[in-house]
Amino acid sequence: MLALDVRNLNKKYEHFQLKDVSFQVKKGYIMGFIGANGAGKTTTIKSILNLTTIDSGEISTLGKNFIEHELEMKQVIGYAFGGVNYYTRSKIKKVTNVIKNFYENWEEETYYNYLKRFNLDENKKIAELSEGMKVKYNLALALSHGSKLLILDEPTSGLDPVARDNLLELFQELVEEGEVSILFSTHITSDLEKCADYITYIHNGEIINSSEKEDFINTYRLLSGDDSQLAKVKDQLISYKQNSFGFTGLIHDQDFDPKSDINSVRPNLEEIMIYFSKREDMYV
Ligand SMILES: Nc1ncnc2c1ncn2[C@@H]1O[C@H](COP(=O)(O)OP(=O)(O)OP(=O)(O)O)[C@@H](O)[C@H]1O
Repeated sequence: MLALDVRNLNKKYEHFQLKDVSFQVKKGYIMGFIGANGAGKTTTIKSILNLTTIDSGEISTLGKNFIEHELEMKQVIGYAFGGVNYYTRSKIKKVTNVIKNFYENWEEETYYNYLKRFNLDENKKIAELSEGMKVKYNLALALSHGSKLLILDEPTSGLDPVARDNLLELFQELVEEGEVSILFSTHITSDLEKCADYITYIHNGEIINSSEKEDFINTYRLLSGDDSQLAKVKDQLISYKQNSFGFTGLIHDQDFDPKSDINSVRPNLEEIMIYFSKREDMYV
């Protein structure tokens, strides 16, 4: 079953548009949603959750059309955009007492376990929390009402490396049983290398690739060589950089001749993003 099915989503702002965005998240897996600043990650996530109107497209969550079953779906979807930034003069305790009333399946014990795990003191006021603590508090709320699908926008930004690593471990624990699925956006690609099963890459409002992580990386090759070798592959490269030693460039695996004498390695996610961004700089 699909936990999330986004089909042909279109949404236009004055200077930006999502163009036919489609991707799927399988039940029980972690999908990393990557893209540079302004690529359209937050707009896609807001569109999925009907927090902004879309021009066209269809969104299904946990097998049901989201808009037709919005209230029911919001009970079983945990979502978080960065940290909590409301009721800032109230204590955590008070804010939770308001929020938990929205959820039929609020799990008090789970919630207290997360407060403990995240080292959050419920007597602290929201305004007294660091940015990372606000993110953790938001996650504690999202995780405490029996969510089957977590949609998290940049959940790791603002967290220190240790807290990030702990959170990634928690994500893996959550999907282990196969009941919970996670979509999380980030531009910290190393987080995804650690824990995502699938990757969806958005660039300028368009999905460039959405596939299982290994397949995603295997779609590309990073080449390096001298100027005469560059001349042979230049037209096939997604983009390239030149320096005094020669060039490095990204190519689709299918466009690369494995018998060629050009040195080739598997790129990492960051390199893939960098060379796609460079493509615009080269051809505008
Ligand atoms: N309400 C809005 N009205 C007009 N344009 C908007 C609006 N919200 C976002 N945009 C534009 O849409 C584009 C995509 O923004 P979005 O926030 O979806 O990107 P993102 O991938 O989440 O970026 P980041 O990693 O920086 O958070 C940007 O150019 C932004 O300026």
